Amino acid sequence: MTACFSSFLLRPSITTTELCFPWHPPNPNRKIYPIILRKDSNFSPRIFARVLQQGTGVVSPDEFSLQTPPVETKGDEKKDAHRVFDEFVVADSESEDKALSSSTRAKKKRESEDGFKNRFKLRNGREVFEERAYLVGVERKGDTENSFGIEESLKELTQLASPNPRTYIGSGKVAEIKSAIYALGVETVIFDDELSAGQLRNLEKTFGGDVALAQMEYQLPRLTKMWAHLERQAGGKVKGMGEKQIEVDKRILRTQIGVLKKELESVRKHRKQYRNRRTSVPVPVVSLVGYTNAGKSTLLNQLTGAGVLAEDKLFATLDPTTRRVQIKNGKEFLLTDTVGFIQKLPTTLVAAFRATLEEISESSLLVHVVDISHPLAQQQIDAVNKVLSELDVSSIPRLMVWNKVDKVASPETVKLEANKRDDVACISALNGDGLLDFCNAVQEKLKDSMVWVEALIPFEKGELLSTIHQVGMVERTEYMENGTLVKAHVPLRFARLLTPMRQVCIT
Ligand SMILES: Nc1nc2c(ncn2[C@@H]2O[C@H](COP(=O)(O)OP(=O)(O)OP(=O)(O)O)[C@@H](O)[C@H]2O)c(=O)[nH]1
Ligand SMILES: [Mg+2]
Repeated sequence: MTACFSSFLLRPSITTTELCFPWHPPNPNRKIYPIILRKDSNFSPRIFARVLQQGTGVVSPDEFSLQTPPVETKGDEKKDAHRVFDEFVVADSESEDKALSSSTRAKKKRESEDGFKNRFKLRNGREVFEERAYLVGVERKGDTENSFGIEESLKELTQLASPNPRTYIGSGKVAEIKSAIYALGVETVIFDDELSAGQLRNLEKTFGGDVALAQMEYQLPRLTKMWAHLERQAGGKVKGMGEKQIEVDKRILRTQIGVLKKELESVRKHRKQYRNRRTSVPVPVVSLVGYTNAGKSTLLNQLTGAGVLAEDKLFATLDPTTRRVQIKNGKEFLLTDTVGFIQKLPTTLVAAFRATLEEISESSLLVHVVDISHPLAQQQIDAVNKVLSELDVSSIPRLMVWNKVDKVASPETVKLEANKRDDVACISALNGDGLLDFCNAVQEKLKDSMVWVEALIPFEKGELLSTIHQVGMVERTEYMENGTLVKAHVPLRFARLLTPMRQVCIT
């Protein structure tokens, strides 16, 4: 259940189609109009795009005289537009089209219909339709805090949206978006950030009755989806029908939002139950936190499946994201996975995201997993720290883990650097490198969160003594007349359990 939520929230390895409920398959008979793009050695970075009645024409300025005012994009900043148009097949011109024999045309039609069918793919046992998505980076004016940059943000968004090969990347201008929608047969436009009311109005104004805009709070973080009913031509005759469709979209959306909110609530309740059950077991809880894709889940799986450490099946069934980790020296702790952090989290999802992190405030140690091979590792660390500073967790000790050391150019240098620092362990969750050192570091750190107790344990409570050995750090034991006197560091929760015996000892 939780895994399902986190995968919905932040790691959709599925196409946007699966996530969007009111889905409209594009009309397979719709003619995709050609882009005419002159590619020659003098090709300038300026391109002109204009929306023709039948579609979009993109021309180099010296080749065509335009009858309608062109939409102009200029200079280096618009190289992305180039990329979009370059990627598209430079199609045949209309005259060539006319020259085609009717049998060739029929063949082409069959091929296009086959192409449509081919876009239905089987993923994880579900049939999904591959949509053509166009990703747009939104840059906030004067946003100096966000050091990720548009390029990186779009790269990340590409991973999030899907491994969909029909993804095109562009940046910003409404005119370009419109051109791309027509030229590439785009069905979905995904923005990497929330849009302001002004931006939404602007889009609506430009697209008019052609596009149903819906800013969906249930959608993926950072994704705002826009439906393009491209089967209807600009200013087409079927406007009334389109409006009806928009109403239907909105109704379905509202229902889906309701369903998802209920599901979220149920996830929270379940997690609370797990938590209550866990607190009855006096084992320290270690939470893995970190940026999405840092390797948290891989680390959890590796630790419980590597043979070095054993997974407790009981706990695996209790809570799919928490495992009991036992180290060779007999010590153990509970390791819990959390949802990955991400930049540009939409305001509507911040509360839901925080709710999933509620339980980390009850852990004895936070392990911050970092993908050290990532070029923006520092920015990701900062993003995670920023969210952590907003949660009530400042008093919980932390350990940083530099993961994916197998992926860096010079693993030895990185390991040396990690050694120089306190509180940093260097590992490869994938191949198991450094895991034992990591567990020892966890043990050391856990000691910081433990309290010192001296307790006299009656002989008939022998199981308590073995638990102290398991979860705490025992310094000394002495056999007394009426029990065992033990001096140890133990987790706070466990110290509370020992309170009556501590009093005996003190008095
Ligand atoms: N080369 C390499 N790849 C790794 C390592 N650890 C994880 N990966 C890969 O990184 C990707 C992300 O790993 P996950 O464990 O899913 O990352 P996560 O932090 O749980 O991500 P979220 O659940 O989105 O927050 C996967 O493809 C892993 O195989 C590592 O040590 N080395
Ligand atoms: Mg994960």
